[in-house]
Amino acid sequence: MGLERLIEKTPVVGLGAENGNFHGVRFPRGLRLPIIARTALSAWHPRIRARRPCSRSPRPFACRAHACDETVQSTRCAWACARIMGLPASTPLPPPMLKIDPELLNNASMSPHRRALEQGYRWLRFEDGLEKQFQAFFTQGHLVRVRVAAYVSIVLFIMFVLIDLATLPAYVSVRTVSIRVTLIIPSFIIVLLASYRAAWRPYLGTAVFTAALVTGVSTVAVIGSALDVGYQIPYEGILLVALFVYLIACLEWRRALLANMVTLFAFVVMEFTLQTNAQARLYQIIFMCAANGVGAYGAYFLEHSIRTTFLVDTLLHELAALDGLTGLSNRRSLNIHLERVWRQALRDRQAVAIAMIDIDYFKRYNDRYGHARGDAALKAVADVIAGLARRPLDLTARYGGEEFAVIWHNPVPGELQAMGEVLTAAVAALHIEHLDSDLGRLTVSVGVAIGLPCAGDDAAALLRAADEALYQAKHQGRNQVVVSEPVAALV
Ligand SMILES: Nc1nc2c(ncn2[C@@H]2O[C@H](COP(=O)(O)OP(=O)(O)OP(=O)(O)O)[C@@H](O)[C@H]2O)c(=O)[nH]1
Repeated sequence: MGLERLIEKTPVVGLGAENGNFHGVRFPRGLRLPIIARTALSAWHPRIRARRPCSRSPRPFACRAHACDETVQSTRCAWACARIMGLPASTPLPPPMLKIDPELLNNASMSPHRRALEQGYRWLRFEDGLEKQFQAFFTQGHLVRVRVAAYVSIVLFIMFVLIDLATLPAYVSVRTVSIRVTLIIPSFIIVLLASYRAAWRPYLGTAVFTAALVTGVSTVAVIGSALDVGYQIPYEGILLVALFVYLIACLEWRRALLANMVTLFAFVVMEFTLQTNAQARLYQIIFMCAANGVGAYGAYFLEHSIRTTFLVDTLLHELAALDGLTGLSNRRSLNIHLERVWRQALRDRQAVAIAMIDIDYFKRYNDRYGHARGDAALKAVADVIAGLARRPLDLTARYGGEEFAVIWHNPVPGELQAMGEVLTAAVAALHIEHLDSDLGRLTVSVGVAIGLPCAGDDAAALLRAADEALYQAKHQGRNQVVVSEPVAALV
């Protein structure tokens, strides 16, 4: 079949289709074409060239391709087609090489992590808050590798010093050795110190960057200082330094690129100033540029994968620990956290309190207003409850259905009733209409239990006590707080 016929036979499904097809053109199933060919076909398609508006999306290329099983390619293609056809491309470029399971994205709540995965990070940069988190993840994750790289560098440069002393004439080695000993080796010692001292840790990235810069420029100085006295020493060391900085030093790509570009610039200047052999100069500069190209390419993909791992890791953690509707912790996380807080409180001889919260007459609410509004009400109540956890060891969770729980670590026993009442008042103040409830609006009942953990006790007794208090609050007429008797010795 000729190309024209193939193009004619491929049906148009609308620009920016959201229905699982390739943007612009539905390609025959199983037809595997490189992205460039798909882009070209999409752009050539007569009906696309006629700029027919999409039947589903009011703006061509405006839709997200999250439902598409070719998310990455199709969005990229939409972008490329838009460029070819002079249309605005409203879909940002997604990550260029790693395909993320759409299931994972669809199930995760909308967060900066999910947004970054959907929109991509071609320039290896996230939005501000997320970038900070990533930096912490990157530094922590590479601590051991940075240390190993620093140790290896120190050993290597001591070895180079010995080789210089053994093989170079004294008038050359005095220059090369002094550069290596006074500049390069100390810069790696500083990296080692920064990796070991907690107070210096925030500056570890800067220390590695400085060491990379110092090593690169100093190595150029080593070669130049030898050339200056008419002695040609192997220049391959500078290639090794470039690749080391890109791939082993655990530097972010941008910083590695910057350090190497400065080094490359210094190298080119040195070659034009001191190298008298024009052919050697040409080869050395070409090899240096090639090493930078290879290193920068490898380092880019390495960092891109690390960024993807960071995002996917966080999303998976979120999916396992959080409730999808409300964003509060799920019951599993609550149980794990309760055990932890209980052990901590046992060690510190401090109290733990649990509040169980249940929306009143929620079945009737669902029956009257529908499940969708029920979900929205659950979310609104959850947002109020989320404000109840103020200390690091406090936790708010969706216990199940329309029931929530709060863990308070070391609360003041006399304030529990008031804390519960603040919550009931805040939910009532949401003014969510509930005509089948006594107050005409949505309310909650709260049961609170407090206990001082004793050896042999378990946290389940506290949960049961809070549940009984909640039952009592319901029994007494709802929209109220009942604080139970302390489970063990009261604080
Ligand atoms: N919309 C929505 N409803 C839910 C969800 N989970 C549980 N429910 C509903 O919550 C209701 C709970 O009803 P019940 O346990 O009978 O309690 P209730 O009607 O609140 O009555 P009381 O607790 O005695 O005041 C049920 O109708 C469930 O279908 C959810 O995720 N979304």
